[in-house]
Amino acid sequence: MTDTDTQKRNAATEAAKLVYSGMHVGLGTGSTVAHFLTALAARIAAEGLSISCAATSHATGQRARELGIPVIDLAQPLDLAVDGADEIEFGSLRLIKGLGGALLREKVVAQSAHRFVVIADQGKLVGRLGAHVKLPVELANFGAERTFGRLTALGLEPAFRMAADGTRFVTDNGNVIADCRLPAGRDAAAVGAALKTMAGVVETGLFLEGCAAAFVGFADGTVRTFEGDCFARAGVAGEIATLRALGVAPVFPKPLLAVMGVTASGKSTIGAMLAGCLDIPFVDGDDLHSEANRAKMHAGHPLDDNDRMPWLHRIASQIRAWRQASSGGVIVSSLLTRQYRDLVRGDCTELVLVNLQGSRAVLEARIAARRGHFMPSRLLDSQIALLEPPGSDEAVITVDTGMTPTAIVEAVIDRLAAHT
Ligand SMILES: O=C(CO)[C@H](O)[C@H](O)COP(=O)(O)O
Repeated sequence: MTDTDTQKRNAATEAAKLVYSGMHVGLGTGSTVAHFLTALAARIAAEGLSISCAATSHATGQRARELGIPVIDLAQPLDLAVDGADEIEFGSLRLIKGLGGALLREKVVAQSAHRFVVIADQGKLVGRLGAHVKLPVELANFGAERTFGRLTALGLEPAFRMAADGTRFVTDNGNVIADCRLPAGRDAAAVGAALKTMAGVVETGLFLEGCAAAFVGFADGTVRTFEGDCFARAGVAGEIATLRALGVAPVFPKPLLAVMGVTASGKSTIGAMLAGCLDIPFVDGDDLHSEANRAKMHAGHPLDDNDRMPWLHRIASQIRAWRQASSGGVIVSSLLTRQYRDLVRGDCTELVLVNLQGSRAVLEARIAARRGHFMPSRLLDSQIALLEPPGSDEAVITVDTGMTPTAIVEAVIDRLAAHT
């Protein structure tokens, strides 16, 4: 049996394996993250890992520098962010964070990361948020008593957090924290939305979307990985939440979409965002590749038809299953040739292609910025050579992949009406 601290260290050590040279990494706050920093520093020393990091608190920034981990300001998107959690809701990976007082910066960093993961001991797993801990809510100092009164009126029984010297705890942002009770039977999402309507509330410790995975250390010495939803895994949960709040409406009947294009055209990002906004299932075709195909691509060898046919068959089966269930769905696959598109489409004439078209310069720049992806950049040439753009007899929405993901998704949903 391992104690809580060992469980934290085991989880942190496992998560440190996610870091590759060249990555820009977000560093959370707390005792579990302290183990992550140690594991990361050990990898930097042993393997010469070259990374840059953004810290969620003064304490983490200082500790990281002491350990020789390069820390810079958060100015650009992060490849990965790793943080602790106070509660992890089993089955949803919704979180409560902020017992360490760093919730605002932690949320900004989490939403800046392509992949946000948490590390924790098994005691953090709960059946419902609020079961074990209070919900930290960061309040602007100005009018804090007034905002506190509004939290009380909501039935959240707030208490100002106090520092060891008996004064109010002050965050790195100069704000105060009210720890609130999240009553059983109250929907966490509704409470979170209500809190965000109060001007004095700076941020809440509810992290309701965006956790791609949780690495949890158990008393038997194992670390188990729990995967978050596919939108979080694609790194677009935050964008989907924003688009939904903007009122991008689901389309009926639910469409069958295949997002196609060469490598680095943004297929996975756009596919996941479309599925999230339209509230339909999402499958990244990459996930349907066999291990042998992945290894071949990783080694820089283009796939041939023998490799591709079983994979295209799986894609076609998935599309048919969605049609059978009338669920709609978004599949992501390069589908570069007419033959491949005909194979996966079969008699599914309602399948609409979303063709992401980009200039070579845009695609090359994206490939140069990519890390940890199994498709090396030299395959771009072979893919461009193979590409047969969709014909006028194919149901297709072609968009310029140089636009922002949000603009692309809005444009596709706008034009879907003509196809349904
Ligand atoms: O949210 C946090 C700080 O604001 C921490 O991630 C959370 O409190 C977990 O801490 P620990 O790893 O010490 O258990």
